[in-house]
Amino acid sequence: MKHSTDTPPGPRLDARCLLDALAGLECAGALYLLDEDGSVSYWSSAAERLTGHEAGFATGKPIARLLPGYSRPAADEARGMGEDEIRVERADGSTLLARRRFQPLRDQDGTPLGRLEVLAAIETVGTPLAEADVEILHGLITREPAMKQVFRIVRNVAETEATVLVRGESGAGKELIARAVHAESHRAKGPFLAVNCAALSPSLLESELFGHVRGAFTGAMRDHAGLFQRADSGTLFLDEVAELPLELQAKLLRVLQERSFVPVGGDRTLSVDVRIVAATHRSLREAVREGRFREDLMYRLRVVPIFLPPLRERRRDVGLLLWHFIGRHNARGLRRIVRIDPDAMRRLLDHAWPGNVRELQNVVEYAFAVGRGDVLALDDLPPEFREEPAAPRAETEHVPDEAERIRAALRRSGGRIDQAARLLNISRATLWRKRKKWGV
Ligand SMILES: Nc1ncnc2c1ncn2[C@@H]1O[C@H](COP(=O)(O)OP(=O)(O)OP(=O)(O)O)[C@@H](O)[C@H]1O
Repeated sequence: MKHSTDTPPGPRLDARCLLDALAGLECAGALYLLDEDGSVSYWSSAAERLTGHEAGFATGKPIARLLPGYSRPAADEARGMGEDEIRVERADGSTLLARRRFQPLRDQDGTPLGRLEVLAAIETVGTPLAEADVEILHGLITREPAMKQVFRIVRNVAETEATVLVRGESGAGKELIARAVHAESHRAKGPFLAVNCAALSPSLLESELFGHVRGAFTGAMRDHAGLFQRADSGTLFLDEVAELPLELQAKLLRVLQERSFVPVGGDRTLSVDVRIVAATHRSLREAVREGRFREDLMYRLRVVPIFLPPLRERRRDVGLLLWHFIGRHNARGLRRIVRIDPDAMRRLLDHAWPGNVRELQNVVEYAFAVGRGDVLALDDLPPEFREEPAAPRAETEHVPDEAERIRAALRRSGGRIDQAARLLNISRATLWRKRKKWGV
């Protein structure tokens, strides 16, 4: 075949094509390219498999953020070709010990352009559970600095008698925090009792909290000791305190101020020694503004406010908690998961987790119920992880949409409409309407 002289036949290969071919030849390792500033500019499929991060996600990210634990080759070595060992964290939170070969890249004038690196696994050092940066506090587990700060506050405040208000989304661990405050305090040997202020009618809640005397109302056949009395010398956890009816708020304020109250229908004041830990998923300040909550009570309750970050803002905890719950199920022996498929892991990391840790716990339970084998695969995840387009990345402050919230509530309630509506704080009829609207 004859070529025209003014358009010489150059190779029809572009740089990516070449890189893919080169990466394919690097069968013993995972190849990637970094810019001068350490951001990923090329990520091979072997790098995807080794680290669990897909190319689309990895490209453009600083490698040190993508792979926690990553360090640059030592300065003098980095000028030439070299080899060392690094320990980095994979997408599922497990730690990888790898041999790294590196080669600086320069243009024809010798200006540095970046670095080519190839990783070969020496071993996966197990799940994140054994890592040194994991902290555990009475059943709560984390490796995120924001949560560690919460743990510190819990330990410190537990030594005092201060009233604690925990703010956080549903399933984020508010009750566990309350239990931790109790367990760390000198009251640990006393009772820990909990009540959900949104779950009972005002009159039932009043007699549940403060008790009643015989004959206080129809059906009050005998004296009934309320939670305050039964929690004497211990801790009382008031969940969803923002829902406390106004008429009971005055009574609660009195207990907080005077440590005493009168049971329903009674005429005797009872004194108690109870520490209150309250929780709310929404702002008490807003409830005050709306006239639904007493301002004086808000100040009494939030002496020490603790803000529990939602799971989507603690990405490193996703892998950790996954392995934590997988470990519990593995111990039961029906299925033993030892690896998480990278595709499944990406969906899990992309998820906005409107139901927080409780939702993640349910996802693991689902995987153990429907899947088999030692790899947690995409097919083992609930349908919404497989069918829906991936939600936007959590880093960009994602607010879960309504359909997602409804799905999570239905999952949590095992499909029970009444319970799901309660979780969402809407009526049954509204839930039906919204399900129709969103096709849930
Ligand atoms: N950091 C954590 N480590 C381990 N388990 C956790 C953690 N956070 C929450 N959990 C688990 O997640 C589930 C939900 O936690 P919890 O009941 O404390 O949440 P909550 O915020 O009180 O939820 P709600 O507002 O719906 O009552 C529990 O089974 C709890 O054991």
